[in-house]
Amino acid sequence: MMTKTIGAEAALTALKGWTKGEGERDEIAKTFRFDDFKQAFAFMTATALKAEQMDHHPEWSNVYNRVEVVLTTHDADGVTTRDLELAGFMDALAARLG
Ligand SMILES: C[C@H](O)[C@H](O)[C@H]1CNC2=NC(N)=NC(=O)C2=N1
Repeated sequence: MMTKTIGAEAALTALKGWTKGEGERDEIAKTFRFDDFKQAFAFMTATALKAEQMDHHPEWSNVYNRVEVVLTTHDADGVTTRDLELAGFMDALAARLG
């Protein structure tokens, strides 16, 4: 699918629970909370496989049951449809795991 730069504001209108990232860049962010570390890591494992498939990777950190995620497209210096796709995947996966 052709990647289109849409910007964080537009992406946020199509997503639930995401916010503009706190960094200087055009980015979106979300903190996912799970029951325990195993669920959080299962979420990261499945997302990692999707990221590899898409060749589009999150910037993220994990503390126990929490996964903090920032999405932006480095090659486009901003939020693109690839970030929207990966965010949607993560939301659907978290809902299934939750
Ligand atoms: C060489 C490799 O295809 C590129 O660096 C890919 C890898 N993953 C990526 N992930 C993200 N978030 N943005 C990119 O621009 C990007 N580019």
